[in-house]
Amino acid sequence: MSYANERRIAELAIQRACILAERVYNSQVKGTITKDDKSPVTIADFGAQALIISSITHAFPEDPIVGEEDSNDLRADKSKRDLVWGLVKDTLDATKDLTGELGDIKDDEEMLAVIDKGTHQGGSVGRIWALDPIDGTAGFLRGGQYAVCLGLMVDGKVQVGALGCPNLPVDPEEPEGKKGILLSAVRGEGATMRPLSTPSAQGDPISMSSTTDFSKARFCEGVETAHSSHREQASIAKSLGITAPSIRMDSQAKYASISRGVGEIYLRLPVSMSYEEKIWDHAAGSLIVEEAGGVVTDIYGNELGFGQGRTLKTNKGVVAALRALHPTVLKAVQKELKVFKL
Ligand SMILES: Nc1ncnc2c1ncn2[C@@H]1O[C@H](COP(=O)(O)O)[C@@H](O)[C@H]1OP(=O)(O)O
Ligand SMILES: [Mg+2]
Ligand SMILES: [Mg+2]
Ligand SMILES: [Mg+2]
Repeated sequence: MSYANERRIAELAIQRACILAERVYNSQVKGTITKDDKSPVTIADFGAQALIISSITHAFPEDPIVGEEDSNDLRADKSKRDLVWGLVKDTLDATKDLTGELGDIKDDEEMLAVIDKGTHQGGSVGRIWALDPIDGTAGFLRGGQYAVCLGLMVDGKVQVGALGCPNLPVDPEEPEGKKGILLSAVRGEGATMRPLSTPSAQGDPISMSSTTDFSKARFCEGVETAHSSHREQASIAKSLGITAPSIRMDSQAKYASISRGVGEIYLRLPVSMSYEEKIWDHAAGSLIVEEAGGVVTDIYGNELGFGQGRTLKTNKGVVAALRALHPTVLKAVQKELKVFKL
């Protein structure tokens, strides 16, 4: 089965959404709302979800979508809705060359309906897209890393993934140089990367760093201490003999980083055993890491189960590493957390 068309549409949809996200990132007006779970959502999250769902629906009308956001807050606040619609409309106008392949949204009512097409409950049967329109909203707000993330699952397994990372440098050797990369992967076909600014270019193959010496290895972790346990991650790094300081960044930019050799390990150790990771926070990034030569499991060593609904119900935490390092890293994680495979 070829997924060339799905990969292309996913890349272009992310490209268009990143243009919207960057407009908001560079503007004073973020329109931030605090959701019921206390996490922030901005006009960029709503706008990007509208643009990406509309793109998928245009290209693959039958496919269901599990998206992070819904339109309730916008329906309750006309000024916020107008702000998001203005943003979506401006982005559509500025990217007319993509309308043929990605379609259009005619008015604000249609935009709200499109956002709500992301309410699918997920599952293990057939094709289902998983969308995080802005991952790392906290990073987005503080001027750090964020990612626009889209994955296609087929019968509960991720087959296509694409990540837009507008704030990662194109050349990791030049951290202050040109920014914005787009990574994608199809299962069995490898992972590629290209600058976000070159829509029609073919991506270059990427692979993880081949460093197997822990004294030279680097590990990535999130910025938010409420999302993963820095203390335990530091203790594991020490037990492995890692001496370099952790590379901290928000969002699936961590998966993107290790996929292209910036860091060898990504640890996301649970802070609370009741939190269920969301499928949209891992679908694209985990496939890209696997296709770049890595292994991604939870702290039990189980593969991430994407076919069980909107969350990774049976998993806890994430351990991602170069294939050759993963067994040793997992052993260190399990020793630190005193967990045994269930
Ligand atoms: N308690 C938690 N544990 C792990 N991840 C969380 C927790 N609460 C929120 N998140 C998710 O972490 C992601 C950001 O990860 P990172 O810290 O690596 O940048 C967000 O998508 C956020 O989801 P959400 O925005 O749906 O609340
Ligand atoms: Mg997220
Ligand atoms: Mg999000
Ligand atoms: Mg969120």
